[in-house]
Amino acid sequence: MFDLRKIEITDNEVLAVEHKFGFRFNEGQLKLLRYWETVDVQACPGSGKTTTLAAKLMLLSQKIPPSFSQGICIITHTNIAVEEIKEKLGDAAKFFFQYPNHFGTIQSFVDKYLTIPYYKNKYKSSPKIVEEFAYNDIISNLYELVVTKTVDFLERKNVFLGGLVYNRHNFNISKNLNNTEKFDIKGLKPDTCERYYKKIQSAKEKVLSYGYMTYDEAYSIAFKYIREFPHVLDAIRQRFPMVFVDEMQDMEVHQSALISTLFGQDSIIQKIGDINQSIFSSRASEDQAEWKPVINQDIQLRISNRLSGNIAALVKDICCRPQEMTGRDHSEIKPIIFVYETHSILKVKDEFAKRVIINNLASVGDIKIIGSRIGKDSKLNISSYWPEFNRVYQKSHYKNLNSYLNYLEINLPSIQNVKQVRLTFLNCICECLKICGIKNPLTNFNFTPFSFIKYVNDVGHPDKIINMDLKIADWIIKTKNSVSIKSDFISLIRGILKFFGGNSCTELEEFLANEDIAVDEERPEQKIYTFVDGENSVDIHFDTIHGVKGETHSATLYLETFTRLYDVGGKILNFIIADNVGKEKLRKDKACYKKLPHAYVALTRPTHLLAIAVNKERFLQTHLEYFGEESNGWELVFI
Ligand SMILES: Nc1ncnc2c1ncn2[C@@H]1O[C@H](COP(=O)(O)OP(=O)(O)OP(=O)(O)O)[C@@H](O)[C@H]1O
Repeated sequence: MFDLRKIEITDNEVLAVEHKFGFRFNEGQLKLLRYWETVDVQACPGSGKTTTLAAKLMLLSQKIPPSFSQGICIITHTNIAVEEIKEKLGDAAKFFFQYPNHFGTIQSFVDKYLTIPYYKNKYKSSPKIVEEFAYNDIISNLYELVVTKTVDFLERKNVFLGGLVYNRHNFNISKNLNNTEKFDIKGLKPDTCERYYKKIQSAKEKVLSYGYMTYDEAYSIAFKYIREFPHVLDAIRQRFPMVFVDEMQDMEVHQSALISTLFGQDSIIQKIGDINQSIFSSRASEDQAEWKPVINQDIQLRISNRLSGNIAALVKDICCRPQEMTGRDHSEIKPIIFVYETHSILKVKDEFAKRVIINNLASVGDIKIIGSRIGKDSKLNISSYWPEFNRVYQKSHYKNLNSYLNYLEINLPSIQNVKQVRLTFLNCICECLKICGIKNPLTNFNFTPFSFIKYVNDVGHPDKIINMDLKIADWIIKTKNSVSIKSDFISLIRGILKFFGGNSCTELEEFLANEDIAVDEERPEQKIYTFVDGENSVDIHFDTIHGVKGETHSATLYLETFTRLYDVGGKILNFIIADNVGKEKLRKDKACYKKLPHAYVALTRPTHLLAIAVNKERFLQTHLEYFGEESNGWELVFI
């Protein structure tokens, strides 16, 4: 019988794969390619995690005989990772997308093998797994709930209905998926609390019976399935004797817990990741599982095929858990610290571009300028360095109420979807709030249609949304019949301003009264800055740090931005100049600890040139002394 653990890979087979990839595998990679037992692989940046996994799968697909009836399971955290591996696999990818194999995200695995089958069996229909905002809209608009006044009461007690989830442990309703306790309301007697719990339970049950659940709740259902029918585990383990998990560091608590529950002692499970590059979670940090790999010293990837030796040496400790990392050959180019003054910020990209040209790097690989914060606000963000940066395509923008209404009047006959009309009205409302300087009090950001609905549901009352939806329905009919809705809309705006305790302003009055039809041009995506210097030119991509995770560049400039604090000047430079004891202390500083993974991902992208930009106001004497000292390995450039 074919035994996965006994697969042998010959030198010639390795050679053939090396030929496809165009390079020789290093010792660590070769060991991993030939290892078929359960293992956690902690791998440093650029060590070839994705590449080695793809190579291993390629070899595996050639070894598995047609008679083998079991499947190989490959789980990633994101679809981007699926695509990346698929691309590297080339023709061999087909094999893993075919029955009985599974190749996809953890969410797709859970939905396909647990949540959907359980739901279909119980409710005899297919579920609709939706994101939190959509779920909140659905449950908040349930008419039955509104009349019970429960929502109203809960909101006064700061309990957000859309945030209450079936927990994964016992399917009680909790404030967090990972809790075991039922949610409670501070200051209420247990009996009264139980009464409200029952009402919410019946509402959530109804919503579930209509088919709706959040992505997180799909996991709670999966766990419920396993509790009620433990033999499902046998079936899954039997089907998938070998499992590969990529991006293990990004798995959240419930995802890691499910992976551990699903695959048992007899499964071969190889988890690959880098604990220091865990930047994915957009939620509170406690939801992020800290993957604690069980280190097998023999099977680790410690050589970066990306970073030059001097970059690797300088950045290897700028992380939460220092690890061994050896770079490729030594490069002559020292990493640079660009210290700019507020008035010279726009020159930063050009000075970086000049270095790219001097070092002939444009033809070597991508050139990127990256930072943590995007946005058009006054806080330091990527656009502060290049105002034309526009990460996403921006639709046309109507200059006043009349232009919005005119758009609707002209287009209404051809608009099929009421949602689109609602969105236009919501955009107009958000625009009015922005003009009056009214921001979301919870985040201090301008409202978007989504955050507006969520806030009004959360802090206000769902009745308000229902009333607004009724008005919108009425306006659609009126607009179709050429009856003006302008005054109705203006009174709605005044009501909303009152709700937020805000006042109108001259600019808003002009926006509401102006009769001209005027539309700002749509703004296409603008992510590439072209620097031209005489006969030389270089294209530089601007992006977020999230956006370049997993990428390799020939030159990377990491920009200082502001999110709660200045990342580079506020924390990272202090961390770089600290000795080992100082670094350990700084790792205990929560704010610093949180900034480290972003910095680490940013600093470990380039093969040749690494640069950091910081404002002179935050470049302290201690920084000057450290980075000015040649033997510390950096070049200091004032702009
Ligand atoms: N043995 C090798 N020799 C030369 N180049 C290699 C080797 N292994 C991988 N590479 C190259 O190194 C680069 C980084 O590889 P890969 O993207 O697989 O690393 P990674 O560990 O997934 O990166 P990250 O940590 O950023 O996610 C790629 O350009 C890849 O082609």
